[in-house]
Amino acid sequence: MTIATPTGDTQTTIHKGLAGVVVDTTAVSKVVPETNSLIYRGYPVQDLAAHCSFEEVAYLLWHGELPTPLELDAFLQRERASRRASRSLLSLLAKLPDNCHPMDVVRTAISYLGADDPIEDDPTPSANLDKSLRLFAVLPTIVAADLRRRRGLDPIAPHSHLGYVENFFVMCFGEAPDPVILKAFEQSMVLYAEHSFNASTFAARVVTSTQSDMHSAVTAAIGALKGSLHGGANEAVMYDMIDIDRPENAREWLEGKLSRKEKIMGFGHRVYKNGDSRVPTMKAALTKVSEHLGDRRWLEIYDVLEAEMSGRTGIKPNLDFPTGPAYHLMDFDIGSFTPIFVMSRITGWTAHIMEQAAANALIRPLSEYSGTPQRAVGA
Ligand SMILES: CC(=O)SCCNC(=O)CCNC(=O)[C@H](O)C(C)(C)COP(=O)(O)OP(=O)(O)OC[C@H]1O[C@@H](n2cnc3c(N)ncnc32)[C@H](O)[C@@H]1OP(=O)(O)O
Ligand SMILES: O=C([O-])CC(=O)C(=O)O
Repeated sequence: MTIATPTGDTQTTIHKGLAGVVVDTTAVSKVVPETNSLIYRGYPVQDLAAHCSFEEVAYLLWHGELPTPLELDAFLQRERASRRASRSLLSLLAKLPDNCHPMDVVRTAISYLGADDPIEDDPTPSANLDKSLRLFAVLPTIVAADLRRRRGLDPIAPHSHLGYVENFFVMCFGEAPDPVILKAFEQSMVLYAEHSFNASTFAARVVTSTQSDMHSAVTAAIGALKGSLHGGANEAVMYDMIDIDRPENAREWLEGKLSRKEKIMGFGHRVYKNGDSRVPTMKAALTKVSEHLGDRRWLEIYDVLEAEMSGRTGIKPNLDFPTGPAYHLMDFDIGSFTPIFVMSRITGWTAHIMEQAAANALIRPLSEYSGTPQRAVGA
């Protein structure tokens, strides 16, 4: 934006990080920081987390309406039939370095699936819907296979008679946990599914705006989500909690971090300045899991950090703060936390990719040049 100064000069206002800039409309979700609310296609996320399966929420994000029983049945059949990872994909993943980050594995897998997809270059809405469903269905198989590989175990093939969440646990650990754990995990998947123009979704929309393909857009989104200022924070939270070790150490740990002007992972948000709408639901889920397992250590560290951060800075936790310890208690490896976020956000990303493709304009902002003034070569 160019504005005139009182002397008549023009001055460009830079919106660093696009903070506060509205770049397009979306019908997928609405974040209202003032009322601390988040709706997906009109439904409050807390209601969806309480009453709906993750599969129903995926359907809602893509189709704009919750499924009828018949629609859900057909949807589940298609999802369950698309869970298998091909032998060639699994053998490619097995060749990746053991010490690479699990997000690198997921990113590589999606890129490979694009190369292997016969309708990759078909941009029609029905082709994009098919691709979305197949990515949604196969991602848990990829994440579980990588988790097991790092534990020296062979992959477990998906079970087509199990629901999405239960099947994921079985593919990771060989058995399903107690319903308390399943419900908490499912709620985290619903809460993570969609959040308007966050950085990874925006990355996906930028790629889509060039008329590139869905797998390229999702690959870019995974790269954006990996960073610790975005989805990578759920892993950073758990490393910090392990570093803190005991609730009685938390205050001093926090003081040290703040005095060194370091960021506290899992706190703060670009849009919510007075708390993240999703945190109360996920904190309740974390509490249930902690009580069910009889392990309140991480919850107690959580409470000290939350109270001290609020008192010292006024900054509140974001969704990554409760999910980190919840996933740790569920026995997932820390490196799998952000890939699990991918399993959920694939629904929101693909809904946005389809929305962008349906009413496209190339995303290409402007910049203000701050380099050396023009000069001649050899002058
Ligand atoms: C699912 C998600 O992606 S949620 C986000 C997950 N990311 C994290 O948890 C990482 C930690 N948090 C952060 O880095 C930030 O809060 C962000 C990147 C999420 C949002 O940042 P922005 O809106 O750009 O705010 P910004 O970073 O400018 O912070 C504003 C002020 O609050 C401070 N602040 C913000 N978050 C934190 C934090 N987590 N710890 C300490 N201070 C913080 C900043 O230092 C800054 O202070 P200053 O004005 O004195 O310089
Ligand atoms: O909205 C954001 O900037 C980050 C976030 O919470 C999310 O993507 O879930």
